[in-house]
Amino acid sequence: MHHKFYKYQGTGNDFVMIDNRDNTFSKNDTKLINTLCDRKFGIGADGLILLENDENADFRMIYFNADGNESSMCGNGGRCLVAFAKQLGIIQNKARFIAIDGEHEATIDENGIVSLHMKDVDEVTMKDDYTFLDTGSPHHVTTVENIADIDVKAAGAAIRYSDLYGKAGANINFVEQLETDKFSVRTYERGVEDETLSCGTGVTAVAIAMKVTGKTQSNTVTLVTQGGELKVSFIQNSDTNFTSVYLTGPATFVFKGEITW
Ligand SMILES: N[C@@H](CCC[C@H](N)C(=O)O)C(=O)O
Repeated sequence: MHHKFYKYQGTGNDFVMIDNRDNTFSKNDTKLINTLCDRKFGIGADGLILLENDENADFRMIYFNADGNESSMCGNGGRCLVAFAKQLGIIQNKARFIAIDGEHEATIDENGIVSLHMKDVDEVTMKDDYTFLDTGSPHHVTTVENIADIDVKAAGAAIRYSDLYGKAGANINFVEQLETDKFSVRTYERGVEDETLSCGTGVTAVAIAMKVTGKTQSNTVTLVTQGGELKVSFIQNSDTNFTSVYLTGPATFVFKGEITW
């Protein structure tokens, strides 16, 4: 089999994109997806995303982590998929698509900045040493000092595999406040089982967690990741109810090629 692929990155969170509107990609082949994402034996990426047809929307997003397994929502991947849909000529400057967590709307400007409407949040668990919430994917948020010195892979894995999250696990975010409405974030992603340079659902969770815990008073928060800056804005309706949640930042085409398997 042959297939064209496109490589995209959103603040350093990188993805193999495949136009699967003809349904010819072997999406149940976990080993194939894992190998395509492998940085030594394949193209190299944090995840692989299929763009498929949907009867009631511009397209459908199917997301796989680098381990080859289909997973929950990917915010940076969703932003990159909007840029990919524009490159394919499916959309112009706005999109409506279906992902595993439901319908999403997005806009893309002439500089490739994508603003993605994320799912509403109505449950936030606050503990003494962490906050947990689901922004399309499950996120553990913990504040730290000297974030640059954290061994994110080791510390993240210890929490991800702890009894707290059981077999399903969670993504683990470490946060340090930089200004009243600006935070530095480093994320351990399940399914990649390592630190990624940025995580869209992760920074969304961090922004909301920082608002809920009173670290910021702002409804627009800047998140500095290892791969660049993202903005999250929202409307807070009650202590733990957030709507109109938007994740905004760059989504960039890197290269394209062809795979044979
Ligand atoms: N990088 C993503 C999150 C991808 C999903 C995550 N690894 C999981 O399985 O929960 C993002 O940008 O949101």
